[in-house]
Amino acid sequence: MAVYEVKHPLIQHKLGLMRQSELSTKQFRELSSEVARLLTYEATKDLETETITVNGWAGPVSVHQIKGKKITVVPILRAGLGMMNGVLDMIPSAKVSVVGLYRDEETLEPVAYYQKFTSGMEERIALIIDPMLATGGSLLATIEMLKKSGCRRIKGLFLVAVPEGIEKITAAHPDVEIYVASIDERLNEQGYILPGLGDAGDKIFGTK
Ligand SMILES: O=P(O)(O)OC[C@H]1O[C@H](OP(=O)(O)OP(=O)(O)O)[C@H](O)[C@@H]1O
Ligand SMILES: O=c1cc[nH]c(=O)[nH]1
Ligand SMILES: [Mg+2]
Repeated sequence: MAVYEVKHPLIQHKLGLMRQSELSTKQFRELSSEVARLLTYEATKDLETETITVNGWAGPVSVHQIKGKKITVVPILRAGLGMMNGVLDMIPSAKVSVVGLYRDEETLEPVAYYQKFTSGMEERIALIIDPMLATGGSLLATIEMLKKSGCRRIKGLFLVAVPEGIEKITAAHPDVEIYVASIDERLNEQGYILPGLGDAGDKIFGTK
């Protein structure tokens, strides 16, 4: 499985700002979107293009356009919505397929409560978005839902991950690509990433 920790200075700077405890909901939301935009740029670098001819100002001109498979963005509710505007800024025509999952606070197991996929999943590249990849349970459940729907090409975009979550996905789904702004150190006893960002859903939605 390909795991890309995207160490671009803009990403590192923005993620550094996100780690500050005093951020407002507005600031955290804006930074989530901005980092998501940059991760999307990186995660789409291998999309195939084809050459077409258009009418330019001085006559016909050859240009590139993205070929074939279309993209569906897959936010994992709730916190994944915090990255969606950034991704859609870059891929405005992408269809959105939503997965609703929350992590049981005691068992840390994902609990599924919603699924609504767009049509033609077999033909699409799925870009899963979620700020946190912790135990990996939520991502694993999402990948299984996507594969069941026929989706064959899956990438995941995360702000922060930990090695044990990444390893869980690597072992089960070596074909899935992961793009992450930072691979952090470890999980604490409650399953939160250290140093991490805290509870990303609460920060994006302003809940406690
Ligand atoms: O890798 P895991 O151990 O599964 O943890 C990661 C999940 O936990 C968070 O969601 P949460 O359950 O807090 O739901 P929320 O987005 O509704 O707040 C996060 O946004 C991921 O979806
Ligand atoms: O650190 C973590 C882990 C899971 N979910 C979060 O919101 N934060
Ligand atoms: Mg949460």
